[in-house]
Amino acid sequence: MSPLANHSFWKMNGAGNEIVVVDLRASTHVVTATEARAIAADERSRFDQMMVLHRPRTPGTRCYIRIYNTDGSEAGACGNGTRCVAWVLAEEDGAESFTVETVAGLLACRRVGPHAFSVDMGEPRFGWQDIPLAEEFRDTRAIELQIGPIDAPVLHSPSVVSMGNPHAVFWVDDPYAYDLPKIGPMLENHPIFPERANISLAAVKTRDHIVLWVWERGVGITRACGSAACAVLVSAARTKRTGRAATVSLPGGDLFVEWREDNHVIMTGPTELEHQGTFPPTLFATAA
Ligand SMILES: N[C@@H](CCC[C@H](N)C(=O)O)C(=O)O
Repeated sequence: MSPLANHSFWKMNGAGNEIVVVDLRASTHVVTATEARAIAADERSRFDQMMVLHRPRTPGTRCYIRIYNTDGSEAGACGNGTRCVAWVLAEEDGAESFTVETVAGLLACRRVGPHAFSVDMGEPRFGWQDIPLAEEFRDTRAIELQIGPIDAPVLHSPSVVSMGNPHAVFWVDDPYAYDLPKIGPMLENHPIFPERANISLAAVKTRDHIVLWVWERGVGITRACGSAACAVLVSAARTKRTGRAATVSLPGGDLFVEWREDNHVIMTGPTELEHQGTFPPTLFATAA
């Protein structure tokens, strides 16, 4: 029987991004891809990302977090999920600021309201091997990639950046004018992205306001993606489309992102607890 049977979880959302938080700090169990898919398939615990807390690896941090996508793959970053974890930790002992760790590094979290948190998402990386891309591009402000007819591409010239996970940003006038559910999987799995990529369609409305629609790697369309909001702001500022801070509006709500002069990207937004529950043992009858 899986150690997850009858284990408790929090079903939350961060600006509409569906998040499940599971605390395994008292266990050595590492969730398998099969278990993650079984949890995601259940209506009460469905998630875009599941954030699994493990005991800390680095002194001074509250926990080590593994991040799972709906398809059971693991991700290096999840901004909305990290805010949800921050809420759980803050409720635990009333701490207003603390640090957590993911495979991408240490993330400082700070409570800025009863249900709002800021997360230091770290430094963006632009090297083609860091994103990663399959081949060298010297200038990742716009790489050569297009879909559609060669003389009339539907989408072309994305900015690419790693925020601990790979992002491609296509600049458009209206994100919702595109069939992202159809285009997203093609771009996510394009051979230029050896580890696949999160795909953003972004419209710069003013120097401090961006409208964003995201196809997430390993998930599909989501109502918000925090690391994508960071990737888009950094890419917009780098190409002089905006300044270094902006509100990013997604279908599920607004996130505020600032690319500080010390190169760290700070993302601020809401968290919401939907319900708490326990995993029915039947979920794991076939999952190993
Ligand atoms: N929703 C997340 C990003 C989730 C990870 C992504 N699907 C990946 O595989 O990289 C966020 O809020 O950042």
